[in-house]
Amino acid sequence: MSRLFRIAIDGPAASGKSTTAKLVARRLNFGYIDSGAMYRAVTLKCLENGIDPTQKNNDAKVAKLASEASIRFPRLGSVELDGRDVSSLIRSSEIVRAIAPVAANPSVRATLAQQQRDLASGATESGLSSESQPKGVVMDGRDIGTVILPDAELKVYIIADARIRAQRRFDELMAKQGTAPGESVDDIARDLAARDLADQTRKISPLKKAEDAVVLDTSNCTIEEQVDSIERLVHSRMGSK
Ligand SMILES: Nc1ncnc2c1ncn2[C@@H]1O[C@H](COP(=O)(O)OP(=O)(O)O)[C@@H](O)[C@H]1O
Ligand SMILES: Nc1ccn([C@H]2C[C@H](O)[C@@H](COP(=O)(O)OP(=O)(O)O)O2)c(=O)n1
Repeated sequence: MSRLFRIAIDGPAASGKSTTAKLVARRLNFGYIDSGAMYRAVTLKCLENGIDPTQKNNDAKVAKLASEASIRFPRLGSVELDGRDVSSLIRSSEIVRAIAPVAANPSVRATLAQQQRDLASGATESGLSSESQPKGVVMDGRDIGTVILPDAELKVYIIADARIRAQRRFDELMAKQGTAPGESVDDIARDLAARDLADQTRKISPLKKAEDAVVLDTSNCTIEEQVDSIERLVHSRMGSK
């Protein structure tokens, strides 16, 4: 089997990674692996089993649940935990509040890193969301270009102004719920800032730009423009291989 073309997309919360990654995958018929969804799914599994990851003495229990979790991406943008579709459940604010210690747990990271590399190499074919055998994969997260796929064919680091990111998340919640969310744009901005800080300062696999990543600032871009930029980069790198 020839090696897949791997696109690593990293960046802070709500910068546009998953929206862009999903659309790039659809256009190029690549698989899409949402690594953040894997951390969210493990957090959900903990909460559903009565284990609060924010309690320090629960680290070993969190690691055990992560090792027992079966996480799959059966279709583009959908996530299954232990055979059940959890695509919506993992987006709640309860998950966001409990996720930092899950993401900072070295055993959890080791478990998910192995699964992410297997998915990106095509070793776990059922996990890829592209319909026919894909030529490549897009994976987004925080440490994809730096730790998970350090030799990815293309690395993109997506950023956007903090206020714009908070407004976009607010609009997204409003569209989903059909009414203004319980949180204001300011509340969301605070949550994003706290999560970025936790992601950038944790000891293991912190969020940072890989030296060879292309920076894409989406503050003043349309979604279409973001996707076009990445598609152009893929074509130029595929052509020059
Ligand atoms: N260029 C853009 N213009 C407007 N909204 C955008 C743009 N890029 C992304 N969004 C919206 O911003 C929100 C956050 O994007 P998302 O892809 O979920 O970010 P991330 O995966 O980085 O957390 C989503 O509602 C998405 O539709
Ligand atoms: N590769 C990754 C992906 C996500 N994480 C952690 C850190 C993030 O705050 C959470 C949630 O990630 P996700 O990409 O779903 O979050 P946002 O869509 O940006 O709100 O998971 C991580 O530590 N490493």
